[in-house]
Amino acid sequence: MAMDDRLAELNPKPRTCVVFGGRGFLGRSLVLRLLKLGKWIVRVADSTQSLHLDPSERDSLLSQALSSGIASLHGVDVRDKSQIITAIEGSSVVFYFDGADLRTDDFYHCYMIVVQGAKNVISACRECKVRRLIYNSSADVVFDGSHDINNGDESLPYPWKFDDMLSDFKAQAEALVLRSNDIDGLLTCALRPSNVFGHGDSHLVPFLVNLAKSGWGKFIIGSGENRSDFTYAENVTHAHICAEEALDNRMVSAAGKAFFITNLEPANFWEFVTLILDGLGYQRPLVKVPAKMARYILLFFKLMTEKYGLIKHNHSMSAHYIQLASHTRTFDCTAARNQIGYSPVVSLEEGVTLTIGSFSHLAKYSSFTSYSDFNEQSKVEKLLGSGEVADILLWRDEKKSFTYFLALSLLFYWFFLCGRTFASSVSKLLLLVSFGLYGYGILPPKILGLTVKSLSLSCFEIPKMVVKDMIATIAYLWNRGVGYMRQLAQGDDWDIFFKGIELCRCSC
Ligand SMILES: NC(=O)c1ccc[n+]([C@@H]2O[C@H](COP(=O)([O-])OP(=O)(O)OC[C@H]3O[C@@H](n4cnc5c(N)ncnc54)[C@H](O)[C@@H]3O)[C@@H](O)[C@H]2O)c1
Repeated sequence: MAMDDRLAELNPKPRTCVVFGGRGFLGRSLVLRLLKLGKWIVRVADSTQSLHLDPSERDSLLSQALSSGIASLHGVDVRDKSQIITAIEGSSVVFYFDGADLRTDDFYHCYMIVVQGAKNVISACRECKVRRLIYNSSADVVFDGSHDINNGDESLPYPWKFDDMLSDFKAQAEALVLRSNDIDGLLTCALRPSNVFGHGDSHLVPFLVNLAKSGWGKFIIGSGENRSDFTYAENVTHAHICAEEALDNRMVSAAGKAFFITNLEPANFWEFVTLILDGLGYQRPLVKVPAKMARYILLFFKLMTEKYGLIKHNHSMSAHYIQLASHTRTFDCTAARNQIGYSPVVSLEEGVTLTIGSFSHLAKYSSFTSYSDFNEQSKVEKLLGSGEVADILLWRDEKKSFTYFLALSLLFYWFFLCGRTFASSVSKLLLLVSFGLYGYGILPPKILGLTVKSLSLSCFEIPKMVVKDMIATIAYLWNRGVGYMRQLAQGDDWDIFFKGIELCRCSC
């Protein structure tokens, strides 16, 4: 045992810790927990613009601690090592919540904050002889975005390829923190919470509410059967304190390791979303959309945003949501239980109730409706009934819906996004169809044992009467149009003239 730790045991005066990201969602919760314990002098380190206290915090525990000197605020940018050193000098413990913004697609910004920030914090801790560093990682570091995780434990390797930039950076930062364990007297460990929610949540709950407000919240992505682990924020911060105590007690088994942290109550992902949305008075998700389809729709929006800037949306966050929402991701917390003594202090049900209560300002109605039947029919389903069109629009027949959607997207791309004139698009499409038919026509009756169905010539025949009717209709419409134009040009009919002006105004 180190000398200063032995002295600390003899003289249990408060020890000093630093909470990086201490003004963020999880950081705030940890700061309050540490202050409640009464054993800590807490330095709250965060980017300068996040340091001010909210009006609601005027008489809070933090504000009292600040006035009595038990807590202090430090403006720190983790990209600048000298600022970190100033904040951590003389402290024994560092809790590190990094501040990557899920709402940005900026690769360099994220890298600098997550990976470079972790490097700077580690290096500063070693220089300042900090004893323990606990990093808030994420369960996302073992998720590749395409494979389910069923009761996964810490033996899961990092995926060789990530679908999500932020998870990739978090995995790199976590690995750096774990690798720096036991160098220059620094003990480290990382906690991997899964789907955190709670009071002050700046990610999951606001995202779900925005989704519901935009109308996209009606959709269940995938089968709707996938299960997930959720973690109430206070359980995450409780786990940080457990981890610090474990490292302090020289539980060598905890040092240099990562631990999954959950509420230990895996739940159906969509039932959880329903509980939150229902609790806040929004429509629960009911219409199922295949996950692939959702990804294509998102890709389409991305294309539109990049090309025309028409639709404003956060691509990374939505893509990440689709992955989380369509896969099973449950984790085994036995290691956290056995090695750092973690067990949840707030149950899932209680956490959901507290969260809904704390987000009353985002609720649709002042009085909340309660969660009832998950499988209730939506208004759209009742309206569209059970015909073929309804089957396609509501994704009841996935193959058919997918084919129609693909065909419509291709046509949209062909006519509007390719940059050609309309006439050129039509002629090229006709040319393509002719080539296609010609190619089909010269195929042999059997290819690799598969019979090729031949199209009979009658498929291309149009009855004489239909052609006659079509030509007559076109001629009639043409003549009527010309008649109107003539009247307009001669100023004979003022009614038509004003209607024409109104039409031009609307189309402008
Ligand atoms: N919230 C979740 O659902 C969740 C789940 C698992 C893991 N995590 C991880 O936990 C960490 C913290 O999450 P959170 O929800 O509290 O995030 P948050 O965005 O609420 O808080 C991050 C804090 O970091 C600060 N910050 C940003 N840039 C900084 C910089 N350059 N220097 C110093 N401080 C800076 C911000 O001001 C903010 O106060 C994140 O890394 C996140 O990946 C979060």
